[in-house]
Amino acid sequence: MIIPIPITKQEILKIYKPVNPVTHKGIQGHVVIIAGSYGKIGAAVLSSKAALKSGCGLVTTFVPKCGYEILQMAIAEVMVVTDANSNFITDIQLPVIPQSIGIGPGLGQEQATQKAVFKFLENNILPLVIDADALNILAQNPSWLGLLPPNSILTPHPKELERLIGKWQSETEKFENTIAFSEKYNVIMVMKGAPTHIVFKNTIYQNTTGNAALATAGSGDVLTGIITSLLAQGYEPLHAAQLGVFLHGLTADIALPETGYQSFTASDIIANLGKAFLSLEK
Ligand SMILES: NC(=O)C1=CN([C@@H]2O[C@H](COP(=O)(O)OP(=O)(O)OC[C@H]3O[C@@H](n4cnc5c(N)ncnc54)[C@H](OP(=O)(O)O)[C@@H]3O)[C@@H](O)[C@H]2O)[C@@H](O)CC1
Ligand SMILES: Nc1ncnc2c1ncn2[C@@H]1O[C@H](COP(=O)(O)OP(=O)(O)O)[C@@H](O)[C@H]1O
Ligand SMILES: [Mg+2]
Repeated sequence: MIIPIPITKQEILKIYKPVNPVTHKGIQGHVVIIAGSYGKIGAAVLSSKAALKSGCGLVTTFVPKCGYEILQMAIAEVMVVTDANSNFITDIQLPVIPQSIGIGPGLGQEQATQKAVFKFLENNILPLVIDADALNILAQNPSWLGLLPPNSILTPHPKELERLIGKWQSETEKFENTIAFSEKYNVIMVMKGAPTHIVFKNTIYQNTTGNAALATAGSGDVLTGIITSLLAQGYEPLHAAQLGVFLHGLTADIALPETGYQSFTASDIIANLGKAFLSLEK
């Protein structure tokens, strides 16, 4: 069994880049979030807001038509582009060229959405974060994994991981199979859990922040937004994944004395991102 390397504050401070005083929104990075379906537009809202609150300059969110007003009303700062279809995504046409794309939260797995994901992957060369239903769609169509740009970041929870790599008999086997998967497809695996591990080539990193307050709807959707935002700001993919999971967990550690485990929600992750970033400035 390979011993994981802890993702500590000391390591994170080596990665963290303070914001340049003369930057502007045009160079802070443009994120595209492709997410949502009828009843799960909240996932697109959470990812998009988390991206904005993690330092990128612009966010454009691509949703089915039913998400248009919800997003425009929920987040004034986000630009919204819609699919031709009402309740789920069928054809991903982006009017902008962003620095990174997060795809999957709340997407659903309709046949037309699967085809749209295939067409998107066939043409895409931009850095990607792949989560939730985009992972489930890849698990159903493993030959499409070859279309991912090198060092794409995949963020499965344990069930999504199992759909991708198959069942495991032991923790050792889980890590061995995840390393083999990461090497085969040249991707970074963020194995979400308690704690979260990151697998990059044959190295395993273990996050040191976070607590059970994160066991709440939408907390993974928020992580997708955070990591996609860091990627857009020029962090290399492994660093975006490491800093992303560290900050995400830190918000729960910061909020816990006020919210307790029970009343912490995914929105509290977003609300505490500022304090998490500030703790890196000290
Ligand atoms: N507001 C919105 O719009 C929201 C929208 N959302 C969107 O919904 C879609 C479906 O996503 P999903 O993750 O809920 O469903 P799914 O992939 O079947 O996994 C569930 C099963 O996985 C397991 N499992 C999960 N975590 C585990 C762990 N830590 N440790 C161990 N097991 C774990 C567990 O399996 P069990 O243990 O029950 O066998 C559980 O039953 C997706 O698009 C997502 O983005 C959500 O984000 C919510 C907010
Ligand atoms: N007990 C726990 N301790 C630490 N982190 C947790 C715990 N439970 C869940 N998390 C974190 O919360 C997030 C859950 O992601 P996910 O299952 O995709 O949620 P959702 O799909 O509802 O957004 C992951 O980042 C995971 O590591
Ligand atoms: Mg999820």
